[in-house]
Amino acid sequence: MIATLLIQHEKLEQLPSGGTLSPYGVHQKHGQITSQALQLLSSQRRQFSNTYISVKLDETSGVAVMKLKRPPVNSLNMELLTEFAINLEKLEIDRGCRGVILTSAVPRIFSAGLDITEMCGKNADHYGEFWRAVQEMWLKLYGSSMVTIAAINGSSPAGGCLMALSCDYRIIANNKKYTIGLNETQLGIVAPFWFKDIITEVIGHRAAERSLQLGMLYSPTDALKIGLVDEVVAEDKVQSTASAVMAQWLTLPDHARQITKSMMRKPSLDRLVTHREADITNFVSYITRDSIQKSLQMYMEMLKKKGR
Ligand SMILES: CCCCCCCCCCCCC/C=C/C(=O)SCCNC(=O)CCNC(=O)[C@H](O)C(C)(C)COP(=O)(O)OP(=O)(O)OC[C@H]1O[C@@H](n2cnc3c(N)ncnc32)[C@H](O)[C@@H]1OP(=O)(O)O
Repeated sequence: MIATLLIQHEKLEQLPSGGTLSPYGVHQKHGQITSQALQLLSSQRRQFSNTYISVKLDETSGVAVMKLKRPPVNSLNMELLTEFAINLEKLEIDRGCRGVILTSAVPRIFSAGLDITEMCGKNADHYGEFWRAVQEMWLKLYGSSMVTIAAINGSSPAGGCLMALSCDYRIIANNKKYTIGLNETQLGIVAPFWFKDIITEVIGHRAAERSLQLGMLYSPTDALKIGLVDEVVAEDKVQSTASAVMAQWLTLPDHARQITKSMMRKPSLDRLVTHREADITNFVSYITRDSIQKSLQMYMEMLKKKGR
C-alpha cells in the first residue's frame, strides 16, 4: 500500500499536472503521502534482494540491474513473479532509478518461461492466482515508465521471451545454442491474446502469425533478422552493451520519453486491464481441460527424459 502511494507520488512529478496516462500505477494520482512513509522509503531504498531476484542500483547512473536467479532454468513460478513485480515497483518509485537492465544470474538461461508445474495437477483457485501473478508481472514491466533493457544472456522461450519483448530494447548473446520465441504451440497450448499482441507489435503481423502458429524458437541471428531482438553481441559484451544503450536512452528527458512510451503501449495495456478477469476465467477453463493437462504432462516428461 505504502509502495503504491509512493509510486504515484514520486513519478507523478515528472508528468503534466493532472495528466493521468494509464491505470497501471505509475501515472495515477491518489492520496497524500505521510512523512513516515517517506522515511520508510528512504530507509529501504536500493536494498532489493530476495530469494529469486537480485537488484543492484547504481546511484550515479540511475540504472538498476535486475537479475533472475532461480536455477536451474529461471522458470517463472508464483514466488518469482511476485518478487519481480514488487521489486520493479520499488524501483519505479525510487527517484534515483531511471532505467532497469533485466538479465539472468543463471548461466546459459535467461528464463525457461512459466513454470509448467504451476499449470499442472493443481486446482482452479491456484491456476487463477497464478495467472493473476503472470498478468501483474507483465502489466508492471510493459507499463513501466523507466527505460527497460533485456540483456538476454541465455535461452528465452515462451514466458521468458514475453519478458524480453516487454522491455524497450533487447540485446542477445551471440551463441547459437540459445533460442528465443513464443513456442507455446509446441507444448500443445495457445499463447493468450496479450502475448500475441506484443509479439505482433514488435515483429509485425505476418511474422507473428507464422511464429506463433509454428511455435518458433529462433537462434540469435534469426531473431535479429525478424526484429525479435535489436542487437546480437558477443557473449561477454551483453552487459556492457546494455549499459551503453541505456546511457544513450537516458540522454532523453524522462518526461517526453515516458509520455511517448505510454502513448505507444496504452492500447495493449488497456486491453488486458479491461479484460483481466475474463482472461483469468479463460485461462482457468482452458488449463483445466483434460487434453491440455495431458499435453503439459507429456511435455514435462519429455523435458525430464532429455535432462537424464
Ligand atoms: C478457446 C481458446 C482459448 C485460449 C485461451 C488461452 C489461455 C492461455 C493458455 C495458456 C497460456 C500459457 C502460456 C505459457 C507460457 C510459458 O511460458 S510455458 C513454458 C514454456 N517453456 C518451455 O517450453 C521451455 C522448456 N525448457 C527448455 O526448453 C529447457 O529446459 C531450456 C530452458 C532450454 C534449458 O535446457 P537445459 O539447460 O538443457 O535444462 P533442462 O535439462 O531442459 O531443464 C532443467 C530442469 O528444469 C526443468 N524445466 C525446464 N523448463 C521448465 C519450465 N518451463 N517449467 C518447469 N520446469 C522446467 C526441466 O524439467 C529439468 O528438470 P529436472 O529434470 O527435474 O532437472
